[in-house]
Amino acid sequence: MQKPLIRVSAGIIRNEFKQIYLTQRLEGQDFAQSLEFPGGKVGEHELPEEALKRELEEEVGIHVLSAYPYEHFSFEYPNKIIEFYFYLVEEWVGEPFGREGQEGFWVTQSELDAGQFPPANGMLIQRLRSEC
Ligand SMILES: Nc1nc2c([nH]c(=O)n2[C@H]2C[C@H](O)[C@@H](COP(=O)(O)OP(=O)(O)OP(=O)(O)O)O2)c(=O)[nH]1
Ligand SMILES: [Mg+2]
Repeated sequence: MQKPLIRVSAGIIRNEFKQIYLTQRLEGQDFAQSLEFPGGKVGEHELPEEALKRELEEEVGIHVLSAYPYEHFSFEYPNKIIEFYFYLVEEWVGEPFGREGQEGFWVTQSELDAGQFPPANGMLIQRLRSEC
């Protein structure tokens, strides 16, 4: 059987202190306990940027004012292929929090640790660390 292809949009929410807001995936989700950039699946009739804005409202309660495409790549997991759209978000309204009960915290960009994220995030974390 062919692996399903899903599209995922996620936000690199960065404040003026070069800290990035991360959340921890919940028990029962795939990659439970991993850190993640908040985001989720792009709906069938949705643009990636629309999905980003919707997901950040739903998951961390912020209203995104502007978002810039940062990385776009596909990653093959054993059971699915994910096409990722990562956006840099530096302008928003509200204070992010784990709106679905998940933990959330600010981490300094240079201290991001790829080992705490799902495997797909490796290259992205490397790039973020190198750009500090
Ligand atoms: N949001 C997010 N997902 C990631 C990252 N890295 C990574 O491998 N993923 C994977 C985990 C999931 O398999 C998929 C994201 O889907 P999701 O479970 O967040 O989807 P969703 O928010 O729409 O949730 P649901 O309604 O389907 O439960 O992408 C990341 O940095 N952020
Ligand atoms: Mg999600």
